[in-house]
Amino acid sequence: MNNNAQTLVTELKSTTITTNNQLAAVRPLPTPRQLKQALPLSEALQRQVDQQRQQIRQLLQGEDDRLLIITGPCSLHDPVAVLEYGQRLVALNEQLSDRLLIVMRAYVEKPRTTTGWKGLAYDPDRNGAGDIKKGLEVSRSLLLQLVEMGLPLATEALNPMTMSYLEDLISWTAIGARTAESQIHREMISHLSMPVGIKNGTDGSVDTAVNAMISASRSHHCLGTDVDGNIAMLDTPGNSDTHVVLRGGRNLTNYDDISIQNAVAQLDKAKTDNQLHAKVIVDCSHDNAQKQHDRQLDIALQVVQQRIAGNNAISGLMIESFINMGNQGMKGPNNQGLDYGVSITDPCISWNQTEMLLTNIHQLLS
Ligand SMILES: O=C[C@H](O)[C@H](O)COP(=O)(O)O
Ligand SMILES: C=C(OP(=O)(O)O)C(=O)O
Repeated sequence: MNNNAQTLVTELKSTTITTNNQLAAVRPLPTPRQLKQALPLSEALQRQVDQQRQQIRQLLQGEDDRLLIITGPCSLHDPVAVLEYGQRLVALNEQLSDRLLIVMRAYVEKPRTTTGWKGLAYDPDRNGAGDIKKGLEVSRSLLLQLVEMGLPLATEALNPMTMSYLEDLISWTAIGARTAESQIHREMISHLSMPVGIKNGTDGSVDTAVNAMISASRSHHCLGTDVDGNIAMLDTPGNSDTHVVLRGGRNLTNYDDISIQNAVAQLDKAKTDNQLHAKVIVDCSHDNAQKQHDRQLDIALQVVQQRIAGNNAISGLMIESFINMGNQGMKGPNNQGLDYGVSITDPCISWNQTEMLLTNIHQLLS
């Protein structure tokens, strides 16, 4: 053995091998390419998604004066109820699409404050088994069916790897309050092909979102995976089609006119050195609604009044809405014991409330 090899052996022997925190199981997944091939998006539907992304970009650029409405359940759990909601939204959109650009919330990943159900992609049977393979299949299949109905879809990009299985189906992406400060998420936004809304931080900080917009607008060299699941070096193009989503913060709301004007002023300042849209959308739920779903109705109408009064930086609203109002605790697998069309995460307004609210907003904007 030569000296170099001897040194290496000595170093290896002295390395402490950590044996705790070992993985309980490593289960293989199909690659993004394999799942996309099994559940393909046709060329016609790819064109549809491209057009829908472009419509949202034009709205952010001020070339389309409609109001963006992102509405749907807090999380997708029961495909039957989700498809029913989607059908109702398609019908409503036919009446309102001249003034509203309606996008359906289709969230399959949930960020948790501590623990809890992490969404359809992670635990489709809601039994803690964490069958992510099934979760990704069920999620892609469900999103595909919604796209086939003609709906533009919104989701939260939580894990960049999950996104690589689903991104082709999505027209608008959110970066959540818990991850807006993460460099990995900013790198991811910089190579996503759709407009991205970035939430203010959970403490209410708008800076977090503005900094994320600046970072994501630039090109990055970062680690990622290719479509075959290989770890790769990525050189990203940068994404300037981003905007702030105001969602309130711990013990504070930020949908009033002063808060919105302050956020827009921050964006205007950042815009001088960066190519950014000084546009905001208001999340009527989360800390703005303090987990009281009915508050969303009043918040939405107040924000629309601000826009009518001349604040054109307000580009849209996010609403948590499902078939029936409120939310419910988790019960057994396969929806047994669960009330139909009721959220199992944050509380939502009902379909009837949603229909009335969007019809009112449409009238106010006509
Ligand atoms: O949107 C949903 C929730 O607000 C988010 O996932 C955090 O939920 P939690 O605080 O119940 O974990
Ligand atoms: C988790 C969400 O929002 P936030 O990041 O604002 O808490 C959400 O919109 O589902």
